[in-house]
Amino acid sequence: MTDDFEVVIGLEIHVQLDTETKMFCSCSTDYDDAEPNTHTCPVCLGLPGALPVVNKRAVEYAVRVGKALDCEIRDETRFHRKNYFYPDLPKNFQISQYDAPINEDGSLVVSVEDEDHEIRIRRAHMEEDPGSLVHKGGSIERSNYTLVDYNRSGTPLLETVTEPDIRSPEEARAVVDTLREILEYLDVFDASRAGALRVDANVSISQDGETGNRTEVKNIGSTKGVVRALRYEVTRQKNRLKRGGDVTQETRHYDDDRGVTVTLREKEEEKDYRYFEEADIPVLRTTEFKDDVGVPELPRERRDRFRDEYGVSDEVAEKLTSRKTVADMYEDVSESVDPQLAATWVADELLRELNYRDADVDTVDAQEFAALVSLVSDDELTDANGVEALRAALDEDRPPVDIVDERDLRAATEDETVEATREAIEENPDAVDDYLGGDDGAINFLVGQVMQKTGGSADPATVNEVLRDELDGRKKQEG
Ligand SMILES: Nc1ncnc2c1ncn2[C@@H]1O[C@H](COP(=O)(O)OP(=O)(O)OP(=O)(O)O)[C@@H](O)[C@H]1O
Ligand SMILES: [Mg+2]
Ligand SMILES: [Mg+2]
Repeated sequence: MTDDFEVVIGLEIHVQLDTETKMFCSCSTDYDDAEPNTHTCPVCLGLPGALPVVNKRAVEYAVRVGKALDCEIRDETRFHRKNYFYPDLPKNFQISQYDAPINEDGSLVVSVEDEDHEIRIRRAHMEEDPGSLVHKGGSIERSNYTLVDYNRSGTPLLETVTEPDIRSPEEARAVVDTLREILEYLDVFDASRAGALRVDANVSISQDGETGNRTEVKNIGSTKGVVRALRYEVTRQKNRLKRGGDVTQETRHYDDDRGVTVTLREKEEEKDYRYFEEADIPVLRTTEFKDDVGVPELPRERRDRFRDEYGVSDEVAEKLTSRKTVADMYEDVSESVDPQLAATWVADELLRELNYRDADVDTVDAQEFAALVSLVSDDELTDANGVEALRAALDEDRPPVDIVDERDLRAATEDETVEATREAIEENPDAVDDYLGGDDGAINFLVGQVMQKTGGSADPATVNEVLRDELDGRKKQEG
């Protein structure tokens, strides 16, 4: 036995498609603040005799994703019943896709530590979300009883399945993040919605080229969870193998609180699901509309364009484009100010302040923010006062330029600066003497005085210059 382990990971990433109605009925998907079991009908409750009707918008969204992932989009796609018994599934089967999924054979390029890796996409198929189980008294392991809410039941899901091409937990995170960015650009997914993205992470260790058994960690709700669960699972499996043991093929549960995975059940096999064709839904032909489904500029393309068009660095371009809303904001701002300055203000100042407040870029009006950056660009506002105005604007939810006016933050004019400088000289004869006597450091004290007089609105470098001019003039007069 050697220590020559290779980590093999494949992901199944389920996302809710952001449609107004459910996958097979017209119940609203806007149930987040609703009472349990109020967004239901005979179809999504799975009552006998109820007939599903496919949501056209969901299919269009699925095609959009398929195109963005370079998949082949089937001309004819079919739905199947995937049978299993669980209380979140009132019909005892989930309508899913089996041997004729809408999207197949695609790819996704992710970058990990500045290196591009291509991950093959096996398929991205449509299905319906089950209801949600509410484990009373905490987690699935500890609660005494469970309630079920069918509001979620029937929400459109797209399951993207990668080939086992992923080699580390960090790369798995990059895959999930990259896919999420793309989905946001495609406008098919609401990332802010709790539980809208769930990952099943499959992992095995091959040793000396021999494939090991895989475990599947189900239902991980966040990218952070994906990394933690996989790191735990990789270590657990390696330790077993090192001790000469075996990894059991099984389904595991990720406990987010404890950061561990625990056995849930033996991995079901395909035959356990007794897949059979959903006879209530006819074969779906995509030929008539699939060519009309357009794909907008995607994060990678936009990043490359930002680099070429605006001359920003790779790193900044990445920061600006990872979220569509941020990229849009940047382009709005750089219409009126220098793109480099706009990049600094969006990628550094704005994102930092938003991050600090746990706020979303959506809450910022691009025109109002651009007006602030314009003032800085025209030297009418110092950087520091610009940041002060931005902070107050975010805290008080007001236009930043209003704050600038209210607090009188505008940069001092040349005349104001000269006047404040003369005052400072009059009021501080000792410092003046020190400077004239050769103590150059005394100038810093005087600069500080002028800054105080102008309420921080003068530019320190200009003040320094004006002070030297004035004082050197006196030196000559005296001398
Ligand atoms: N040896 C392996 N190690 C790690 N991952 C693997 C390995 N073999 C396959 N996988 C991954 O397992 C996943 C299989 O997903 P798929 O949905 O096809 O089947 P399933 O997990 O059996 O079914 P279900 O949808 O019920 O979970 C893919 O992401 C694939 O890349
Ligand atoms: Mg699957
Ligand atoms: Mg699976």
